[in-house]
Amino acid sequence: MNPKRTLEIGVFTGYSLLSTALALPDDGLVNLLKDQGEELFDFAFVDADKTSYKGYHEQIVKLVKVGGVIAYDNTLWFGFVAKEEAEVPERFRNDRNAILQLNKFLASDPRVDVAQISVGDGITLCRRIQ
Ligand SMILES: C[S@@+](CC[C@H](N)C(=O)[O-])C[C@H]1O[C@@H](n2cnc3c(N)ncnc32)[C@H](O)[C@@H]1O
Repeated sequence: MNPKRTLEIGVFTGYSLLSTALALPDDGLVNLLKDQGEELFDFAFVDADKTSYKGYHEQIVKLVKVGGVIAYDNTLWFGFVAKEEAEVPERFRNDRNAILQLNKFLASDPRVDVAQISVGDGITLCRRIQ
């Protein structure tokens, strides 16, 4: 996909940001979320507050160009998305429920093709198709 313009939400140590930056050409850019006007991104990585992912999706899907990719981290949420809510420790429930809703929503979002990558804590790749 030869990305040049990328976006990250949830920077923290910058580890994932650096991984993205190292994959870019010399004239590539990694942006933090701010007013970007009409500019569109090739790639966005989201690793922030899980309860906001669905809200981020609504905004980011408009900021990523058709053919661009949005990656959501932690979409298996320690495997708790595959368990009944009662089996999930209380402190993980809010985020587990938010991720579960996000995953269901993305699976039926006609604007994106979705691939769930079962590495680490799960990464969902969404390629914008419209
Ligand atoms: C799991 S860490 C991200 C780790 C990062 N990808 C890395 O490689 O170091 C989550 C980050 O999301 C940030 N965060 C939490 N809520 C946020 C919000 N509402 N908006 C933006 N960032 C948020 C936290 O401050 C934290 O830096």
